[in-house]
Amino acid sequence: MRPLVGISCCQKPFGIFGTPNHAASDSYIRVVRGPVSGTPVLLPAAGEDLSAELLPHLDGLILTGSRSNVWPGYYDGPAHAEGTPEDRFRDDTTLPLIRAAIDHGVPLLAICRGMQELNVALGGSLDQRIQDLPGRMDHSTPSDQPIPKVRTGKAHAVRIEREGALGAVLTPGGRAAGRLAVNSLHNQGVQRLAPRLVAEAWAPDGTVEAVRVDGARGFALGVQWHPEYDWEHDADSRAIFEAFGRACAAHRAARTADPGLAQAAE
Ligand SMILES: N[C@@H](CCC(=O)NCCCC(=O)O)C(=O)O
Repeated sequence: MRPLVGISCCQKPFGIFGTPNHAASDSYIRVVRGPVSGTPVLLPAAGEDLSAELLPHLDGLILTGSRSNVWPGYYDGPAHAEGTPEDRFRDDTTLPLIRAAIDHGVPLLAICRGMQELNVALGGSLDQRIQDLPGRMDHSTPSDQPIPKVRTGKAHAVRIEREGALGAVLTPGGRAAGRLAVNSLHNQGVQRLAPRLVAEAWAPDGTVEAVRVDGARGFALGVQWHPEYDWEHDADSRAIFEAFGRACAAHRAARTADPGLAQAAE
């Protein structure tokens, strides 16, 4: 049996009546079926803490990217500018889920918004428009490029801490180089790093681009870029998901060998 990998959904209005739906990009389904070698399980943006009900049955957790942004009230930040998309239902579900997954050693891979959620869940804060800050780059989705190029194209390099948890899962070439070329589709970023997080990659303007959870029992990484868009062509993107998949498989083996482990997560 493949490991069950939870994928966070966003709550989005669909259809002519704009009724709420729960959605995640097909990119996450495909990467879980591919290099992660798992079974994807969509986790609804239910607006409540479902961790006790979900975690005993999950072997990994992917916090997905999204155009929406973490509610500033969760990090005592200023209200968003008018029109900035938010998704409180998602925040109210993912923030406690992240903390519980870390506490119970469920492997966790946080991507873009997901890394921002990880930082806020553990007590950090966010800058809301990096491009408006002095000396900082514009990390947002370029409007002058076709979407496929934006997602699989490379926007800038990131410097990697070779001896860190991310460096350990990259290809030998990626680790030796100590740098990766990545895509970039975000306005927000780490302002105050959460106490338990350790930065492991940086953009040329100092923006934190990857973090690990210090002292985590299992795989617990966040990346600000989107490796799920180019893993079929990019060996280092694929290596991240393969390492996450190995961690999920190990968690499943332990969970199924010791049912008590599952109960402990309740
Ligand atoms: N909204 C946040 C997080 C950005 C993010 O997750 N981008 C993914 C966009 C998904 C897509 O358009 O394909 C921010 O702006 O920092």
